[in-house]
Amino acid sequence: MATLELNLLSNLANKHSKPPYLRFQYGTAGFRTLGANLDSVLFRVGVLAGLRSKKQDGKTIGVMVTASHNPEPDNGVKLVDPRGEMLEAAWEAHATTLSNADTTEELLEVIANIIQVAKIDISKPARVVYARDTRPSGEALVASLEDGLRAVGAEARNAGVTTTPVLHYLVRAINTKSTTESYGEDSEDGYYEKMCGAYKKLVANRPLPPPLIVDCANGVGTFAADRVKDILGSTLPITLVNTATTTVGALNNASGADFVKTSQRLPPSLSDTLKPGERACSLDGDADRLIYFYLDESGTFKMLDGDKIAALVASFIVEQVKLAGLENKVRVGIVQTAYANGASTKYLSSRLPVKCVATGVKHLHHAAEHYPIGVYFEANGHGTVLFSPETVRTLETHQPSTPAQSTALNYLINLTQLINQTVGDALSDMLLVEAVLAHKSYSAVEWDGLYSDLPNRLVKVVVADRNIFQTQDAERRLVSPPGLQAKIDELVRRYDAGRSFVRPSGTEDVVRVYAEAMLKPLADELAFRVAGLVYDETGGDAFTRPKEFL
Ligand SMILES: CC(=O)N[C@H]1[C@@H](OP(=O)(O)O)O[C@H](CO)[C@@H](O)[C@@H]1O
Ligand SMILES: [Mg+2]
Repeated sequence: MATLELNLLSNLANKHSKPPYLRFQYGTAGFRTLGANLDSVLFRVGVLAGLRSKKQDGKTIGVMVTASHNPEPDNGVKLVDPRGEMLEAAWEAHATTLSNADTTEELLEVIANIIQVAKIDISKPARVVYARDTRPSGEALVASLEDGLRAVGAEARNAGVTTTPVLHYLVRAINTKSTTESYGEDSEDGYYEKMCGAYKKLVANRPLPPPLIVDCANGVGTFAADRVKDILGSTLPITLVNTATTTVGALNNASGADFVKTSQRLPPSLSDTLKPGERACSLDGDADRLIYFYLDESGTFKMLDGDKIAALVASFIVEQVKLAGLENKVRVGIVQTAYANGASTKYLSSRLPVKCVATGVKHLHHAAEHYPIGVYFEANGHGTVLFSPETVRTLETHQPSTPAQSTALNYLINLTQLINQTVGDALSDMLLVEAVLAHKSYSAVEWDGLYSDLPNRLVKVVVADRNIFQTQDAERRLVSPPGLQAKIDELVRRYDAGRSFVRPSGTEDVVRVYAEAMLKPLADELAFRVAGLVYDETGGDAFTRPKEFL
């Protein structure tokens, strides 16, 4: 460890000792737990980010401090790799080991081991950019992170309080600065100007849309949405709601994309103001998820989730690819998870190749990279569109033979500028949806009419050990506990359009049960029957059995 200052490292590590009774795990969403328990984790993530950067020859690594849609007292942290993508899987294991070293001595050993195993040349420079959301615990956690960065001698850039997708963008922009692959100016303003500039070009000469209501979940998305609103001015009239970023307890409370998707209802703050037919959308606590919704003529709540966004966007892109004369060169594909509504899968797969992968953005992202244009969305509103480097080259060099081809080609090029290709961004996705609605002259009602969702229900089951649940076929079937899948199949057969699957959550200590069926009460019934099966099969005790389980 020649160029690491071991004294500095251990002195700083002593300031951030690990609570002995806690175990941590770097999961789908990085580390995530009560903010009050994360001091040692943040320090160590600082060290790890520095090592990761050294491993990448001094390329800038990102660190985002957020717990997204979780309750306000929670916090979390995740690392971002040089191209703006999620941390490489092998390093997730290093992160977990590092976070669980009980003493400073053990921590130094683990660090030495990572350096050896990952073959890190520690004489290389380390560069890290970091940001946090609006959580009250964020400031202190960033200070712990900064100590970790100092301990490993990393050159650090504080991107302040901003959204997760901005941080991902910054990482890619910094690492491609002054290269032929430049991703844009490496500043928050640079990002919004790029995105809004592309939006303006896409909707030029289109009629002004009616105002859009944006629920900011009382989180950091408020600042991002405000910026977009300012830049776009009259091009897109926006009304922001749930913007109380400094009110204690307000973050994600009865607001935001997760609330809307999970409870399948309006944020209560909108119940007196939203008029039938008006379209509104909700961001989550770190503004990387987006759900649209509206009230139909009878005042019934209707949700336009990630699946509906994928359907809308993919059909527009396919149309433009054809109009540009590129249908034989540029294929469009879709990536979903098992949580995609069955009706969306049916609608999309009759038109395009559709791949189902395991839950978690990194799985979707990687699968989408295999298509020339890959559209991926989780049903909960997290997603984006990826244009392969070859597709980008094709768009740049293609010679259109008619004015119509040229127009479509320009739309596609502007889409590559509008869409965040490092990770899904609620704001970028929102402008994408708005651009497509403007082109198609669709209201929310017409968009919703692409297909009708099958009624569905998601239920959590608390079990003694969720690790006994093992799945296959992109998490759609259980292989363990043995025999349980056959019982689920037997139940599902009794329901018209029935589908149900069970998987362990990667972010919470629960097992999730999803079910859909032709009618809502039947989807609920199927979900609660399967939940009951899971509970009983795993030795759940009769006294604490939730009463809704059948
Ligand atoms: C059903 C569901 O919405 N699951 C979410 C949730 O994962 P679980 O592994 O189901 O806890 O959190 C992930 C990270 O934010 C997100 O990618 C995923 O879609
Ligand atoms: Mg989020």
